[in-house]
Amino acid sequence: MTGNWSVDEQFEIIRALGVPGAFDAEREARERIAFLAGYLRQANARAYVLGISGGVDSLTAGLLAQAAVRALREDGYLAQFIAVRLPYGTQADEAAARECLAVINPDLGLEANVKTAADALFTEVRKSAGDLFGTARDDFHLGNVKARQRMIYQYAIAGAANGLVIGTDHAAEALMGFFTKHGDGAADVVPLSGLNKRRVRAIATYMGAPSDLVSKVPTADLETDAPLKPDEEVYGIGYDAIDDFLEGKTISKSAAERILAAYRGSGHKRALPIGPAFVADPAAAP
Ligand SMILES: Nc1ncnc2c1ncn2[C@@H]1O[C@H](COP(=O)(O)OP(=O)(O)OC[C@H]2O[C@@H]([n+]3cccc(C(=O)O)c3)[C@H](O)[C@@H]2O)[C@@H](O)[C@H]1O
Ligand SMILES: Nc1ncnc2c1ncn2[C@@H]1O[C@H](COP(=O)(O)OP(=O)(O)OP(=O)(O)O)[C@@H](O)[C@H]1O
Ligand SMILES: [Mg+2]
Repeated sequence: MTGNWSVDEQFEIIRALGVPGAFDAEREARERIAFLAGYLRQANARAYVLGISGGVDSLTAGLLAQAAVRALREDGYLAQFIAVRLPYGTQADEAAARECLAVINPDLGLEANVKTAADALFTEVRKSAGDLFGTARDDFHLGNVKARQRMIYQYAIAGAANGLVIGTDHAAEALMGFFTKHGDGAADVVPLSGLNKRRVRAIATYMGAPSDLVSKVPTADLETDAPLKPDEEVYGIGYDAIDDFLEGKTISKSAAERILAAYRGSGHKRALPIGPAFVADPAAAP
């Protein structure tokens, strides 16, 4: 026991997030491509839909999805990968997003700007609930609206194309609860689940992604007032510590405490909506 956490809790979290002990990029890529191909076919769906931001998570998921639909087509099953660009106004790292698209080379590329819808909704929210807003956190709340507008767009496309929405959540973000509930956290399949950040990067490298995109500084990029704010600045610790934690390594007490506080406070984001406990009444059985 160190401070208010134990190694047992660390390993319980590693198990809960499905992080395997051993890692081999080639095997992980192959199995995750096979998973995506198999799931699309058994769902009788015809497309995967994914937002491409310029970050390494969507780059990696996009490379896996494009490989999966290519394999399905070679097997005679009609399927496509639809990559979507969803900037809010002008995106500071637009060039990286373009580079990702060029690397993935998706079957279909779509683009829509979420600024009009996000701003319109947020203006109405503020107008109707003004007393609750007008704080320094307004920009933060608008950030979650942006993430949810991206979700709405992707589900509209999936509905029209008989497709499934890909989410890019992985173990490092799941651990920190670092996603918008029902925003980027909403998806049908999560092909990066169980991976920490350095393993996501290793798969991207294995899949042939250039090093500038693989090592790009991770950013949620949701705050208008702080474009490209690094995730690590928000966490107050680095992905290296988070990744080490998920690999069962010993990390500093202060980093472990930050991680555990984030994990313990975000359980609701990793679970289905909760209701009152249902207790079966044997007398009511037919
Ligand atoms: N105990 C509880 N049980 C059930 N539900 C609970 C709850 N506590 C809050 N909630 C609900 O959850 C809501 C808060 O969750 P949420 O709306 O997600 O909001 P929140 O967790 O406050 O903010 C999202 C965070 O994720 C980051 N993010 C978002 C999107 C993408 C990325 C990225 O890496 O790209 C990062 C973003 O920068 C921000 O720090 C509350 O408003 C409430 O509705
Ligand atoms: N501007 C955007 N255009 C399209 N999709 C986006 C955009 N911003 C975020 N997304 C979607 O939301 C997901 C979550 O963002 P997140 O920042 O966690 O991942 P990333 O940008 O792919 O990688 P990184 O975490 O390294 O920045 C992205 O993977 C992508 O699918
Ligand atoms: Mg990002």
